[in-house]
Amino acid sequence: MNSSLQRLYQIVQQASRRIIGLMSGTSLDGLDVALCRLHGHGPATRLELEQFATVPYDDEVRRRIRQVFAGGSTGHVSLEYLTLLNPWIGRLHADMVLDCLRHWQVAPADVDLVASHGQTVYHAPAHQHQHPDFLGQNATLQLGDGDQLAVRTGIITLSDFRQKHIAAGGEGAPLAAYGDYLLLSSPDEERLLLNLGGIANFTYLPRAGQASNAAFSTDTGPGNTLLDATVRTHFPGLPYDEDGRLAAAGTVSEPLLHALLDHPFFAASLPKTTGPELFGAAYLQQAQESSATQMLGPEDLLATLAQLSARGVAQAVRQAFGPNAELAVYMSGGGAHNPALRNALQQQLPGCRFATTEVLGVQPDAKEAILFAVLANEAVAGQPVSIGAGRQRVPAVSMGKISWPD
Ligand SMILES: Nc1ncnc2c1ncn2[C@@H]1O[C@H](COP(=O)(O)OP(=O)(O)OP(=O)(O)O)[C@@H](O)[C@H]1O
Ligand SMILES: CC(=O)N[C@H]1[C@@H]2OC[C@@H](O2)[C@@H](O)[C@@H]1O[C@H](C)C(=O)O
Repeated sequence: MNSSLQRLYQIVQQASRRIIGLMSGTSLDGLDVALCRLHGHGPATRLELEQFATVPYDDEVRRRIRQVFAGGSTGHVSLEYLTLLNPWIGRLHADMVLDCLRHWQVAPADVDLVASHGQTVYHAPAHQHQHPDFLGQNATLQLGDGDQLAVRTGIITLSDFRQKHIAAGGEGAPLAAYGDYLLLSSPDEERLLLNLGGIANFTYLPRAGQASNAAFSTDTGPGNTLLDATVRTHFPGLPYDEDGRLAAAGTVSEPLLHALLDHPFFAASLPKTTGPELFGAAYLQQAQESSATQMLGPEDLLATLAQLSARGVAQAVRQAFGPNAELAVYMSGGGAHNPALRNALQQQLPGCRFATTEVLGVQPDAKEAILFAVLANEAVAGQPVSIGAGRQRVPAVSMGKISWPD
């Protein structure tokens, strides 16, 4: 038997597994590295987060990824550049993992698996691309080859999780439903797990044991992506609007907000996914032109964009749960640190109670990286995760491709 396969067979039989979950999202702020100890599998999964770090991307890393990210700033991408980036990101992520392990004084041999999301560079759900050659087909592309991670770290690696979801009828995202369902379902509370990353999304969890086919997750529109881009344009050197201070100094422009919300994405049925391909500079520019708000100051622009992210979430919540939704909302992602966003959300959803996932024992910044560790755990030791027999575009599948170190 292949010795790595033998090692995997042994890992599968352990009562718990030590898995590193990796996520680098649409904000391009860095690589989230979560060293997890996962006991058991399926609904019995228990998580211990042993270590967590966000290894920041420097300007050069961001520059390289932006050459292709969401189609690149010019709309033209070099196929050679894209090809070169794939193994390069894999090596970059491997070196970041090895640095973290050194810092945490954990030997790579003491880690069972790496679960790597990779860097999304393009997300093309059917409703968004409408390319005449591929009508009705969903596609998504994450770079950072898993073989590079496996060979460089010596740890068996699972990667490229989204392709199976698409093969089984999903849009390749959001995958959060699977991890949230396994880790955060409650017997006595209906929950909304709201992630405010570059793109905002939520998972709805009914009370455990009740109508489990009602669980689903959906993107709701921009989270921080337009806010960050606006800060970069108007305040060079600042990565984002820290603690929403700039937005707090501005006033919401109703005409611009109206024009931004006029996009069909917001009225489309749930669940749905999106990305910066849609919610980028062109979308904002068009809305400013149609509402004659090109002269708006940057603070007013930021106040309006924070309101837009909150309205996207609120609209999806109302669409799913009616106008007076009363849910326990647990926030995660970088936007949970932004009071401008949080306040706008509370105003929009007055019936809901807000907290962060911290109170559920899951560090809000680590939640997405943990998700991939949980998915890898299921892929090797569990069953396809079944949430409502595949309804609500949550196919019952296991996800992730396996790379051997040798
Ligand atoms: N203190 C803060 N004040 C305001 N905004 C913040 C703060 N901390 C983080 N953020 C926002 O959070 C962003 C990073 O969020 P996060 O790491 O969740 O995104 P991501 O994982 O890349 O996104 P996605 O979930 O879409 O993949 C930053 O770019 C910034 O906009
Ligand atoms: C294609 C892609 O990378 N999508 C991300 C992105 O970031 C947030 C939102 O858009 C979400 O749909 C997804 O990530 C999380 C981890 C998910 O799949 O649940």
